[in-house]
Formats: sequence, C-alpha cells, structure tokens
Amino acid sequence: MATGPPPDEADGEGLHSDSLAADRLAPDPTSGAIAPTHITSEPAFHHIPVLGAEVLAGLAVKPGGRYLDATAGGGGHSRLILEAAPDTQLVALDQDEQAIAAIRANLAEFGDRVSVCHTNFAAYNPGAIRFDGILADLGVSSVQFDQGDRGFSFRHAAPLDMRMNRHQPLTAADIINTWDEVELANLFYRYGEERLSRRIACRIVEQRPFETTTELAEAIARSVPPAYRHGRIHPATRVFQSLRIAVNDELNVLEAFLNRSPAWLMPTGRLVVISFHSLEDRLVKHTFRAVPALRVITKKPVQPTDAELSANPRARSAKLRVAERIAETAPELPPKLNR
Ligand SMILES: C[S@@+](CC[C@H](N)C(=O)[O-])C[C@H]1O[C@@H](n2cnc3c(N)ncnc32)[C@H](O)[C@@H]1O
Repeated sequence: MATGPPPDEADGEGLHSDSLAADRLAPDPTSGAIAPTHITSEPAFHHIPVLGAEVLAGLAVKPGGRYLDATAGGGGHSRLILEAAPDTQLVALDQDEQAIAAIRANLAEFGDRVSVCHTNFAAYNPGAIRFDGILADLGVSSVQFDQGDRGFSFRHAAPLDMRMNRHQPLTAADIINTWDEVELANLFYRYGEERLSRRIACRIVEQRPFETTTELAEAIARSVPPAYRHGRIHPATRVFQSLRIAVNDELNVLEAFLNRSPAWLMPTGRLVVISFHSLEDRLVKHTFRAVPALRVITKKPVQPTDAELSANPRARSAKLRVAERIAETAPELPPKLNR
C-alpha cells in the first residue's frame, strides 16, 4: 500500500468495487445536490445472507459440529449453519449491541445450541473451546446501512457517526472536522483508493464543520470535475468507505482476527471469510498464505452467481475465501524395541 497520495488525477477510470457502491445517487447535474431520504421508522433487522450455499460448503458443516459466526449481524448465516446439520452448536459474535439483540431474538428457537457474545472479533477469547469452522462476513449489515441514524450511507440525512460499536468514542464527524488536510488526503487515498484525495480534502477543510452525511456528500460532489461526478459510482463513495474503515479500525482488527483465529480451530477446521472491497480481500488472501497453520482451499475467490446477484444486488462485491487448519502431525514415536 502506498504511504501518501500522488497528485490528483481527474479521470474516474479504474474504480474498484466496494460495498458502498449501492450509494450511487443521482446528484443534481449543476449543484451536485443529493435528495436525502429521511428514514422515519427503524427497518426490521433483516439481512439476506450472502453466498449461503458456498459458506456451508466452505465450512463443511457436519452433524454435532461447533461453529463460530464472528460477524453474526442479523443471524442469517448463523441460522443456515444451525439448520444445515443436526445438533450443530454455534457461538455468535457481533460488536453492535443492536445486532446482538436481533441475534438473540432471531435465533431463540435454537435454545442452548446458540451462545451470543457482544465483542469485537479481534478481542474474542474462546478459552479452551475449539471450532470445526469459523465464518467472518465482513463490513456492515443491510440493517446498519439502511438505519437512518447510523450514518453509514449518504442516502439518508444522518449524523456523521459510522460506529459499529456505539460505545467507542471516535466518530466520522471527529475525523472530518478535526484531522488536518494531509491526514484526510492520506486517509481517502489509502482506505478509499480515491484519486482526487488532495482536492477533496482541501475542499472539506475549507467548508467544515460538517454535521450530516448528506452535507458531506454534497460538498464532495461539488468539489470534483463533472466527468467524475457522473461516473459509475457516486463521487462520495470512496470517501465514505475510507471513513468507515478508519472509524471502525477495520483493517487492523481484520488482520488481528486472521492471525489469531486459526488457533481457535480444530485440526482440519475451516476458516471462511467474505470480504466486500479490495483492501480486505487482499489482506485475507495474503494472510491465508502467510499463516503456517493454514492451507488455502480456494485458490481464487468464490463470487456470487448471476442468479444470486439478481435476487440480492448488494452481494455484487462479495468475495469468499476458505482456508483449512493443517492437522497437527503426531510426533514420530521411536521404533518399538524388541524385547
Ligand atoms: C455483513 S454483516 C453480517 C451479516 C450476517 N452474516 C447475516 O447473515 O445476517 C456484518 C456484521 O458484522 C459486524 N462486525 C463487523 N466487524 C466486526 C468486528 N470487528 N467484530 C465483531 N463484529 C463485527 C457488524 O456489526 C455487522 O453486524
């Protein structure tokens, strides 16, 4: 990864896909203004699990197996695992308290087959428990994304928050309104791969403070050339991605999880990770190769079929990779002595 942004480039080619591409809005061609959608009621906690069949195949779910869903969200994948084979046991983690409440409610019918833990997956400690499979379906859930007050999407006028764990102090507003111009440009370039990082950072610093997602998105849209404004994705998409990654420290916690979690697996246990942007996928690919306890199962990432994409367009950037914990070879015994 480069350490700082190069001079800004004006074209919008070579955009990498990311989970915020759903935020492609139709800005006013002259002002770049975005018509905000005001959410008046909380959506039900419903998230369509991505790559469901591929997750079950990757985990090789077996009767009586024990699984860890490190990002349980709405419990969609957890439910698939619990229903895939009799007597499977599941530990469900999430760092978002609202998700934890939803998981408890949505999986109540499975009784003591499920235990739920409110934690960041990087801080989880399984004690002596070892799992037959671990799943991490990264990023935010549809519910978090669509919730009017969370600030993940510029489709809704909301405070610049973006915290998955609302007990942590740092918000997106803190970053946007207090970091200096160079720090912001570096952030947009590194975590958003934004080519116009310097120009956008300069305009933000001139116009801040910003309070809401839509104010910030409009300012970004106004600060870029018209060709860029009408590109494949909304011009604020990459900046929003970079802010979310920074607020939740997403790449550092993912790296810690990828290095720690192989030790939580039984020999031949499976680690399945679904990522939604190139920075995450790169980290998963390289760490799977680098961790000595893992054997890579998927040489290439598994992606959704056209049928899944037409049913769930939000799956479009998903990439699934699988690794297996190498079975410890028994220490060689000395040849039996003839007596
Ligand atoms: C894409 S959603 C998972 C959806 C889930 N697989 C389902 O089918 O309902 C990601 C979830 O992971 C949680 N999450 C993201 N990063 C996390 C982390 N570092 N530790 C714990 N939970 C995390 C988010 O709060 C969110 O609820």
